[in-house]
Amino acid sequence: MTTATREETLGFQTEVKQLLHLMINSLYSNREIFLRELISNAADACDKLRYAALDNDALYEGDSELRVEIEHDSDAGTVTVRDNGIGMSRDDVIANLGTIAKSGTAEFLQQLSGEQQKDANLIGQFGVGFYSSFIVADEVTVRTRKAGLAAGEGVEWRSAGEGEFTIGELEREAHGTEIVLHLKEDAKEFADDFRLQNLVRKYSDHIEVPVKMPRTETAKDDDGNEVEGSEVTTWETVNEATALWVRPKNEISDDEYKAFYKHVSHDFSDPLTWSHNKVEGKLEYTSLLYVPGRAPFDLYERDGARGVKLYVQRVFIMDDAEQFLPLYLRFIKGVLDTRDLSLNVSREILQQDPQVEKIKSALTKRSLDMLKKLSKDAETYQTFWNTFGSVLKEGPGEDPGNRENIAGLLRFSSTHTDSATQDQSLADYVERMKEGQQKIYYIVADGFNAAKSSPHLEIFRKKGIEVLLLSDRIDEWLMSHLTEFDGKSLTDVAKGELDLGDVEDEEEKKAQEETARDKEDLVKRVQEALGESVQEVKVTHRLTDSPACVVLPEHEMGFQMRRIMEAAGQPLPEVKPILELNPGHALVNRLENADEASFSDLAHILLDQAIIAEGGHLEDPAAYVKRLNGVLTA
Ligand SMILES: Nc1ncnc2c1ncn2[C@@H]1O[C@H](COP(=O)(O)OP(=O)(O)OP(=O)(O)O)[C@@H](O)[C@H]1O
Repeated sequence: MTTATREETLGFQTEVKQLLHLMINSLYSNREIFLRELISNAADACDKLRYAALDNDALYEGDSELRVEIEHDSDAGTVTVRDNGIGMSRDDVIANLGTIAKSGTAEFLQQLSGEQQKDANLIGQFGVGFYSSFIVADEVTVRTRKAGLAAGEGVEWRSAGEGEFTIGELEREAHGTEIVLHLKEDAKEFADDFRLQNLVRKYSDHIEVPVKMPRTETAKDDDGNEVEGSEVTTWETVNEATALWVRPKNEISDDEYKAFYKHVSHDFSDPLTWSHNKVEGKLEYTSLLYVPGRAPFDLYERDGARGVKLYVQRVFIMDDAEQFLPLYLRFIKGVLDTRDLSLNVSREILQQDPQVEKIKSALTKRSLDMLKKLSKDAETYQTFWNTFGSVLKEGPGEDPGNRENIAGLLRFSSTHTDSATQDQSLADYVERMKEGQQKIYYIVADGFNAAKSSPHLEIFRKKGIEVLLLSDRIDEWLMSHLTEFDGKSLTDVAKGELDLGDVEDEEEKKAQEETARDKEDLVKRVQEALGESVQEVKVTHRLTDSPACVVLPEHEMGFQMRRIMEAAGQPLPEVKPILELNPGHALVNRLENADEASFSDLAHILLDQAIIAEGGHLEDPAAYVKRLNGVLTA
């Protein structure tokens, strides 16, 4: 075998070193996945060559039968995975096998704790790819040459996975990549025909590229003895080698769907569900979409990988084609194979092609249908919701055309259960609405407990009217786009006039008006005492237990959104709250009878308390404490 020349030793990027160390420890019980990862990469490399050769079939260099080969040598304790795909140049090798280019990697690595099970899960989310070789090997050799480069531009890369790698030049006739794993003592079991074949079938049946293994036959003489020198080796295809999505649905088992998901997504765990569709007619495409069981580590990274694997007439075109699904469905993984695009389509062309918009809208509908179906299984849907719910909440804002469909998929906490688990649908709410109730009520606060204990809920609890309890960062934004469901408007109980519709009868309304007239003087005095701090003072009938609450005008940005914007450095014009007083409360009575000296202090205390109950921050907390202490010691 040719040996490498002009060798050079380089260090791994720090992140790679950390990942290798943690991965080797935590993935020990999953170690067979190394083969899946290497075959996956080899098959991708074949796909890439087929794509590149569309424009230039000289790249095949006379060898257009793309394949992956797996061999072992049990004496030497090695397993070799070889492909005749695109191969790598020296620069490619250094970039791909020495660094990790995913954004958010450093943050991700910080989350790893050294606890085996927990880390295995996290690393699974991250995807380990080529580096998983080091779970079973104490030395890995990669020989590769990029298709189209001269034979002298081959590269050999070697590493023991301990901080550095050696890279040298190699004369290599064949394009493509060969990876030789020198198995660790306790991983020698993998240098076995039967074991390897089983693993290939388990993980790589659905890959279109054939995965071949050698079979050697020796002629026998009349006495049954092997004839020396008569060995003939044939390469047998071990996997099914047809693209899974091309096969008829009823011939594909759940296990095959799951295995294919792992290939497409680089996830270790099973998907929650999938939807496989062949469409003919105006649009012609096959899609196989999956809902993962857990979130990828970069779900909230701006440039995190998302989108489907795109094929045009079975030819792989690109990974992560994000143009076919809206952002709020970025957790969906899968494959799209279409006849409606040309083979030389690029990311730029995708952005302008009108067919893409049509397919996107079809795939969006399919994804939403898939989620609707999933929602029939409450337990699995809850897993989905807990993992991706806050992403789906971006939907009504991003995709007004599907607003009602998305709204049907949303789940909330509510006073119906008073539990932090978001498991109540809007349809459930509507079904439980009281006679005469016309609106769907909700409250937004910084945290679940703040929402649940908000004074604004007092009247609702008293009358048995359900209120949705919202406390995710995105909730107020969501509600600003979701104004209606099933013909009923959604109303923030902490904004504008309280209108309980026909749940309140005429008598109650009259009594309220009377109280308001009775307290006109008090309201005026409080308004004067608080001056610029409030927009208005009113008598309220929202409250039963609390003395006061603050309310915002109906179209004003809510407190939660204001706090988020301000925290993000976005200055907002000041908005003054409306203070509402509970005329039946002892403190309000005390205020009414207070002398001039303590009236102002008490009024301020009521306002400040109402702000605190809302989860708000006081501008001058010390002044509040001083006033309160003054009243307590009086
Ligand atoms: N057999 C191969 N032929 C050509 N390029 C390869 C091969 N194996 C790996 N590579 C290159 O190395 C890169 C890194 O591989 P690695 O398996 O670490 O990550 P990945 O496959 O990109 O992503 P993931 O972490 O999701 O598996 C690949 O993206 C590819 O460019």
